[in-house]
Amino acid sequence: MTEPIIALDHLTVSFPGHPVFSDLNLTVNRGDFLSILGPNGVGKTTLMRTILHQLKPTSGRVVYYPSRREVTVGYVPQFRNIDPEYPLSIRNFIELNFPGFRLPWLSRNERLTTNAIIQQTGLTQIEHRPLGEASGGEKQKAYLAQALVEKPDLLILDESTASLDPVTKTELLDLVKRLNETSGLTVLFVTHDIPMARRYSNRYLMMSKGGTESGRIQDLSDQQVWRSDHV
Ligand SMILES: Nc1ncnc2c1ncn2[C@@H]1O[C@H](COP(=O)(O)OP(=O)(O)OP(=O)(O)O)[C@@H](O)[C@H]1O
Repeated sequence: MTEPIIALDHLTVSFPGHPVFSDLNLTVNRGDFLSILGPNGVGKTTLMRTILHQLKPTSGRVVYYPSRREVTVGYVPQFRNIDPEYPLSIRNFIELNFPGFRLPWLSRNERLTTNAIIQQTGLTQIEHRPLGEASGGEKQKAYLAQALVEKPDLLILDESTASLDPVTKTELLDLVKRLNETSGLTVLFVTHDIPMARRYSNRYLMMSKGGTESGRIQDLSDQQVWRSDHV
């Protein structure tokens, strides 16, 4: 049975003198793996920020079911440079997301959860390395691990795999897909990688200057992809 987790209801966002998207309507169901596609600057990150309630829409709204407080959202950003001197270890960085985090007083359960996530994300060998010294792909894994600590119902991957090599990208998306299939995690996957979108998601939202289109991923045509880049 399909059960909604969020709905975009006549959603419009404009910056002063600059409309980004308008009258966007979409319902995302629990367990969906939705790819958000479209050329640079079309408004994908703006949409994610609006969904996260970091940006107030110009009109319309984002509705959470049953309510915003009852949906835990994890966010994995695009690769960002981290100060090479950043002192926290990868393990401690992941643990930061426990509510009320206070080293060294994590509970036994919190430690076990961290152990499991470190293993799932393939970080066991380097968990004690300072995050600042980790490679780009290792940092992305650490961000994903940190987002998983809160056991999110909804996970937003905002071009989080863009800077990864094909093997690491596949490892991370395989893990997310496993969580999607086994625990019903809902995923919003912002990407320019059409083959990966086709491989992992069940639905798409294609944003373009000409408007937005959505549907089942198997119905996304090469012409639509081409058109979105050329409108
Ligand atoms: N705070 C802001 N103030 C004004 N304009 C902004 C702001 N944030 C984003 N924009 C503009 O809104 C548009 C959409 O930006 P956004 O980052 O959402 O695009 P995107 O689809 O995620 O792009 P990319 O694929 O390059 O990451 C761009 O033209 C951007 O310059």
